[in-house]
Amino acid sequence: MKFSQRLYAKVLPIWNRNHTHPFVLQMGDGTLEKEKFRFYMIQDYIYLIEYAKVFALGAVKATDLETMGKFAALLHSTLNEEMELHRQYAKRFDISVEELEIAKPSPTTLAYTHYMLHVSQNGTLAELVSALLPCMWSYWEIGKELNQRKGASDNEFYGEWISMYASDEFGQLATWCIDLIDQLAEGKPESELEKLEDIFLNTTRFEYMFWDMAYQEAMWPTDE
Ligand SMILES: Cc1ncc(C[n+]2csc(CCO)c2C)c(N)n1
Repeated sequence: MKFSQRLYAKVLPIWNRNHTHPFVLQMGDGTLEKEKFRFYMIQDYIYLIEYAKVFALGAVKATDLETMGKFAALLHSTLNEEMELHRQYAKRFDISVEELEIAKPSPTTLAYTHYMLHVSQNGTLAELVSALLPCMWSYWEIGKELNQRKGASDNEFYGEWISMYASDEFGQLATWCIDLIDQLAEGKPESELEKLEDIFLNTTRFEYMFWDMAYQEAMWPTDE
């Protein structure tokens, strides 16, 4: 069994919960309140800035030029394609550039990004890839699932989001990451594989928490 199949089996119950989370379901049928999506977009913009740094660290830790180039390309596409979609969405949802720039991370955004950066800075390349993979893989799964629902990808608000993550282009990125973890896991002792599995499980949990945080619009418990 490929290591990625073992990871998939480990987190499948959480991924099933992602697919039935009200935030995801309501994006699919177009009933999601705009205010909730607005909250998500702002937090996700902060998330992407930190996530892009994980790709930069991937380029630092890569041991061959091809992998290094791929991480550099991913860094570029996050800053210029994925964040561009967010900037376009922000305009449509009346979020000013200033609002995006001064936004502060929620507890979940802060915990998730700090955990990913901690693993990426202190761990091996395999650990870094285990931390970033749920982000790519779970979004691809959600994109494909929502794209099958009638009319979902034509929705005037959430359609572009769905089309982007369901696209073949995005699928190729996710597949590249899945193949990379399989390569990096090859020949590793069971103790190291368990560590990779734990990291993958933790960022999978954070992905679920991110949907929940957005649905609840959960910020810090006090205003100070
Ligand atoms: C919380 C959260 N998790 C995953 C993604 C998806 N995503 C973030 S960076 C990246 C790689 C390619 O740019 C992908 C797929 C997101 N936007 N927000």
